[in-house]
Amino acid sequence: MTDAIETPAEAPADEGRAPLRRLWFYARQHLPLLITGGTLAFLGGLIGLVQPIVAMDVIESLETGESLRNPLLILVAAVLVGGALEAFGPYLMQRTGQDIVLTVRRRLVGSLVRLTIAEVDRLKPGDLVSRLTSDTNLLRTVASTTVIGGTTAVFMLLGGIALMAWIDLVLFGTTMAMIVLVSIIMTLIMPRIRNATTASQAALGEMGSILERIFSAFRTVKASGAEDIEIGKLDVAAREARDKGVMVAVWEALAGVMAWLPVNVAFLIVLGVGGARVAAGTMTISSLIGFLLLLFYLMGPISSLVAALSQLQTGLAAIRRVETVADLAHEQPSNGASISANNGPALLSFDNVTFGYGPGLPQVHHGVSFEASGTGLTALVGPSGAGKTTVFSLIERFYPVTSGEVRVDGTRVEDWPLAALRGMIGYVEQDAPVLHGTLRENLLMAAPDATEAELAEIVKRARLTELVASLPDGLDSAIGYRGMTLSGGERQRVAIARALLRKPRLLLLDEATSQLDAANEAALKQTMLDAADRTNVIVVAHRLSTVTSANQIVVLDAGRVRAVGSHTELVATDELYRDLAASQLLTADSH
Ligand SMILES: Nc1ncnc2c1ncn2[C@@H]1O[C@H](COP(=O)(O)OP(=O)(O)OP(=O)(O)O)[C@@H](O)[C@H]1O
Repeated sequence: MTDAIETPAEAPADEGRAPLRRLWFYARQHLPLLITGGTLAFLGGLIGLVQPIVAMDVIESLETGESLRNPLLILVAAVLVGGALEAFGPYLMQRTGQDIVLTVRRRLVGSLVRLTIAEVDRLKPGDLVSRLTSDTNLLRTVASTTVIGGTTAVFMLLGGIALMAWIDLVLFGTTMAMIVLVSIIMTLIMPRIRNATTASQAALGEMGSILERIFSAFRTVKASGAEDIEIGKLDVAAREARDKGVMVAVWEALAGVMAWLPVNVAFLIVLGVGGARVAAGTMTISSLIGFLLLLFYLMGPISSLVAALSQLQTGLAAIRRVETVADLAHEQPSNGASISANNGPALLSFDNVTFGYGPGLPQVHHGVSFEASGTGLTALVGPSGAGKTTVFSLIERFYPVTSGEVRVDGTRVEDWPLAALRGMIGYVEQDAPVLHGTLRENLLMAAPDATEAELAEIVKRARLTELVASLPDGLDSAIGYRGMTLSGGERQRVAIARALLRKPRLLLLDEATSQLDAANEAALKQTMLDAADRTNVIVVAHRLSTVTSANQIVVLDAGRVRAVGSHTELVATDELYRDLAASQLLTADSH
């Protein structure tokens, strides 16, 4: 079982302490509620003890003929208060558990959405989702069982032990030996519960990853007839989750019996040794009976403590999976600089930029330099894999450059506050992702404050008027998972409209490589040229009609800029461009 973030096997054995601190960090924030809930549950139990005592009183009153009024009133009050406490205590604990889960989830959501693109490139989204849903859910009962159950049990245990020592030191020594034995066994069993839980949760995460993989390419899976293969993979992960879940149950059961057994052995030894001491006159019979009763009494807190420790292991396993997300690389929202931007077209420059996607991966840019300023269209062209889309990723600061500088308005992108930098850029990706939801939600995503009038204007400019009119609820129509109810060309125009609504000072457009019909093609081109009249538009061009309309063309080849010029100039001077124009660009422009 592989885990994108870490495998349980990779976790060092002594890693348990940091998760414990983190678990405590979350529980601590809700301590007053936890203590109140625990106290109420405890008082509820105490009132339960009052009832038989008062009931005995009632029976005695029946015999003596005394008035039943007072004991009956006490009994009724005890029932009411006891019932209220019994209900309210556990309710409060459950609520606190939910509050803790909410705190953890909020932190995790903030963490997930701010991960760097480089981290998400290597992670499995399905597994991340399971960390947010399934792992956090494991923490619901942990806090109340472990914190309240565990601490109450420790106090009861210490009290019982102190009383034992007071009654008889020899028997106390025997009992303590057994308690030490239980402790040693527990230190061996507990990490196994934790590891089995981690493995079980990792398997659940794997199921999430497989499902996410299937749904993200659902048509391909079906068209390839790969349903059975994928079901098989899901089945393996489901079995793994089940098997490891059963292992958790096995170790927990073992922990239970291993706590029970030594205490019972202690009972027999105490009976034997104590009996002999009573016979020898070194111990009174009442002390022996008291000691044996205490031993029985201790069974309760010991099994509570074992349950609390088992639950703690589950919580530690969950918190480790949750917290690894917090430990991943996150985007820094702002570098603190305050930059006053104007509203005109942004000035973009690349100066000797080198870049690779990561250690061990080949360099993609080997010193890219070019400039684009003012309104107009700059087309980036080059063979597949030349590094054109990567240019956009560096402008958006999705990845840091290795050396050289990417500047917007003369300021390095690293020095811009991230929100301000991205706020002035409209980015249309090649596959023009559209999210599940309504058309309106999709358009307003990047500009939630846009007015109805602005929305209507953009719909017109992006040539979406006909589409909106044809949808049953217009802009409020749902457009399916990843916009699957739209055509490729419509998705492109929705993505462009979304980017334009942001009133970008720099529009980055990664042209689709797929063929579009003539009407869509013309609509897209017109929208792009409209935008270029108002702002600085950079387009990764795959169509000849786009490059021939461009004010300047930058030819990228194997991570270097090999030529810059107009279509006519480049056809005359650059061999690669001539080839591209004659083959790839021309082919894509065959309409
Ligand atoms: N996220 C990534 N992680 C690692 N390598 C990547 C990543 N994205 C792209 N690459 C690699 O970087 C190189 C340049 O990719 P890029 O997408 O910039 O090329 P491109 O010129 O836009 O190609 P195309 O015209 O086919 O879209 C390619 O070799 C690609 O495999």
